Amino acid sequence: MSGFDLFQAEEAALARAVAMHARNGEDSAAYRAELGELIARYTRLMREMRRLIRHSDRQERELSELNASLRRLAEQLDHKARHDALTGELNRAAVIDLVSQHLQRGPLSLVVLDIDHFKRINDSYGHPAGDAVIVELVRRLRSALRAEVQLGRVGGEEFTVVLPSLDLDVAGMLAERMRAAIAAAPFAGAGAVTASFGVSWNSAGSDFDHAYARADAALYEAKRAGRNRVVLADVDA
Ligand SMILES: Nc1nc2c(ncn2[C@@H]2O[C@H](COP(=O)(O)OP(=O)(O)OP(=O)(O)O)[C@@H](O)[C@H]2O)c(=O)[nH]1
Repeated sequence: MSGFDLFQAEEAALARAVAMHARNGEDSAAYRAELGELIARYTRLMREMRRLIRHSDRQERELSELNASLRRLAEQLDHKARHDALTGELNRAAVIDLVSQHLQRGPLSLVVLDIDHFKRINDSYGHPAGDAVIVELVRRLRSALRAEVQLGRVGGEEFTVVLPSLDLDVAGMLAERMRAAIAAAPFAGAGAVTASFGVSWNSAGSDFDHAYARADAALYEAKRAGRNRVVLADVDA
């Protein structure tokens, strides 16, 4: 390091005071002058030290505020990456993760549902009205489910409900309750809306694709049989 000494002036004042103190018989005016210089130097030193400490406190505060907002931003990004912007529910990638994790631990029922003739709704009332139907449909699904049940939008007008450890018949009853909640009353701005449901029960160790394909095949059956109904997939061997 180069030789700049932050306390050069104070060192000099201190050295003079020490020398003055060592000399006998010095007059009091000279003592006072050296003492005055020492007081001035140390006053300045303390002022500088306080300023530096305040500055570093402020920097520390700013740094921790910056850290907190970075953390918040990371959480928001993570939330965005895992949720559907229109409904606020899980998106497809998040559903796949969730189902895969649950299936490693135990059995799971999976409900897949799809709005019936949604293209007609869009064609008749317009895309924004179609979007409003999706939002209202999710509200009705939620009204039929306990708050902690996880639900995702896996396609434009296709949703899944993830029911870990639930038996097929109970999952089927829940699907029926959701179906009824949708069909119960017309949707504002779009009239009657129905949805078809497929439900699969999957043993621990199976994977998302398998669980989804079986529920989707049951959903296809529900569509073929006339829509607005729930079909259960055969229990996996
Ligand atoms: N408004 C809106 N429409 C969407 C969105 N995503 C997909 N769609 C529309 O959903 C419609 C799906 O149509 P289809 O796959 O033919 O199915 P469907 O008309 O619902 O008929 P079925 O499923 O056989 O009962 C298409 O018209 C898509 O444009 C969305 O986010 N908003």
